[in-house]
Amino acid sequence: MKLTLIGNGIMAQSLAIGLVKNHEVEMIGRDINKLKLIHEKIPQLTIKELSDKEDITGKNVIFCVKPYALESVSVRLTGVADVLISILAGTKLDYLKKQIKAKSYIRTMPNVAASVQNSMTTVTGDIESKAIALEAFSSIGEAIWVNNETQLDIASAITGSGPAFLALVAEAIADGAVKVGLERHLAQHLVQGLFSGTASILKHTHPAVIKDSVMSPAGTTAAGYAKLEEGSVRDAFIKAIEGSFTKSQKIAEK
Ligand SMILES: NC(=O)C1=CN([C@@H]2O[C@H](COP(=O)(O)OP(=O)(O)OC[C@H]3O[C@@H](n4cnc5c(N)ncnc54)[C@H](OP(=O)(O)O)[C@@H]3O)[C@@H](O)[C@H]2O)C=CC1
Ligand SMILES: O=C(O)[C@@H]1CCC=N1
Repeated sequence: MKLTLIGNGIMAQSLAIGLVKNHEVEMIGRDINKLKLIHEKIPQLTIKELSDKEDITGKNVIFCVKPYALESVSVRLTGVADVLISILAGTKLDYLKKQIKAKSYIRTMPNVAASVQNSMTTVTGDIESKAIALEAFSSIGEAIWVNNETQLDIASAITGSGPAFLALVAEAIADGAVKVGLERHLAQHLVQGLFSGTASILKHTHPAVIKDSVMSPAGTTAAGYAKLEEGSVRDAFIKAIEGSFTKSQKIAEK
């Protein structure tokens, strides 16, 4: 399958690294010098400078610019794409349909782990392009079809924004270890192992069961856990997901 990425930022590059393994991939961006540098890193890519009348007729486009740049890029596109796949947070299918002409439309939410082919991606939109979209995004990790755009916006809070939320946890745990005397490099290494080990268990065990299996009566975990509850960490994470989802809905309101 031939795919055209429009945009050449963090996500476009992350997607490209995985997609080139199984697809013919073209990347279109406004800055040819940036594209040349990307081409040095990913030589299988075809690169193209965005023209003022960029013809997308017959292409499978993956649209990878920031939501605020949608209009300034879409005015430069002509023709009718076969499928328009957007990775833009919040931006609704109805709005995309007004901005870019295509035979069918898909919204997806990959995450930054696409760069290591381990993205958890959600997908929704026109059913006729479901197979193409799932096939493309399966090559950069796991791709899951969700029923509607509300579900996609909630999923975006978990998997799109989630790496930043978990990175905060990782950094804070290391900071705590440094505070009580561990060297930074060792704290960092331990946190890496903690995340990968816990992720392996989480695949087949409910979080509450993991917590109960670790927490001994009057033990060290219970003492640390109580501090998390004092700091309203659970409440903060619930609000983080809600805040992120609400922001997606606000992006949609333009
Ligand atoms: N970062 C993440 O973890 C995730 C991001 N997303 C979504 O992915 C999209 C891209 O995000 P990300 O890759 O992080 O952003 P970046 O800022 O890294 O990339 C944005 C790209 O858009 C291009 N661009 C911006 N304005 C224009 C313009 N007026 N004309 C032409 N090109 C333009 C930029 O070009 P140039 O390089 O020349 O500036 C750049 O290539 C966003 O919509 C975001 O919601 C989705 C999932 C996860
Ligand atoms: O912060 C953002 O808007 C994008 C969407 C998900 C991750 N980054």
